[in-house]
Amino acid sequence: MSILSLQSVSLNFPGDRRRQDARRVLDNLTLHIASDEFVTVIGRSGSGKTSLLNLAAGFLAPTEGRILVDGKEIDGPAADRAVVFQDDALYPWLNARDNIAFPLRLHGIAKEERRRRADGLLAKVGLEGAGDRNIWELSGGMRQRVGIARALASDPRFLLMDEPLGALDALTRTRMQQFLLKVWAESGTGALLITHSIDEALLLATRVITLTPNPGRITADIPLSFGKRYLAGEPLAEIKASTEFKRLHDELTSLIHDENEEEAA
Ligand SMILES: Nc1ncnc2c1ncn2[C@@H]1O[C@H](COP(=O)(O)OP(=O)(O)OP(=O)(O)O)[C@@H](O)[C@H]1O
Repeated sequence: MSILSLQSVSLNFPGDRRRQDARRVLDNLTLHIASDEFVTVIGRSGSGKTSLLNLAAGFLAPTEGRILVDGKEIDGPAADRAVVFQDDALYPWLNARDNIAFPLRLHGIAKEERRRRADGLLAKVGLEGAGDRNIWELSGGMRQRVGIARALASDPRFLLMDEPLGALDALTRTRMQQFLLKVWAESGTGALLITHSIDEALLLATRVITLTPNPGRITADIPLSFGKRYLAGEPLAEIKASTEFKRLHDELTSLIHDENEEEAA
């Protein structure tokens, strides 16, 4: 079991150079994510969700506070934290298999072994047989699967995902949610997922976190079990119609759409 920890983390972005002020985007965030958790983050646009993910990935350094993996402070991006973006960011000049094998190449793994592992990952994401296909021949959902397989190739402890399903149509998105849950359950990799969809945040997570802006602060941290029920085969419609789901949906809606805040923003 691994733990990704943000301890009293704040982030400022430089403001107007003439006024020499700085803008506080995240304020005093403390968050611990274990590698058996699926944590979703929701919040209004500008509440700092992507900044939070960029900090966890090591793309940004905190202004204050510390970020640790298993007690060791991170000093930038590393293979233990893989990132998946909304834009799949695949290499169009490589086929599906070679996209997945790319990080393995960086790790100095021999060609045959790379191919074997990439084919295993293709099977894991339900794309066996698609290894030779060009990226532009794949649908949006398939491309995101290749992106997730590529992220899993370096055997990360945490999968950090910024709206990975945001560009997909509703039906594909629902299928991909189920797929993501399965991959997470089978891989033993901790997940941190940013989403604008309250339904998605509730369905996938073992914990949902809400961020409110100006500056971004954690306002709720709620344990959930809808994903487990979904994985166990309970129909989606039944889960969404349950009193508990509706109650939490309303609670999260009011948390992230605070009228007073809307005026202040
Ligand atoms: N590089 C940067 N320099 C200055 N300000 C930035 C920078 N990146 C983000 N910001 C500001 O920080 C705040 C938080 O941005 P962030 O992208 O983290 O929010 P978000 O919740 O992910 O938003 P969205 O839901 O729209 O993607 C915003 O006000 C944004 O304008």
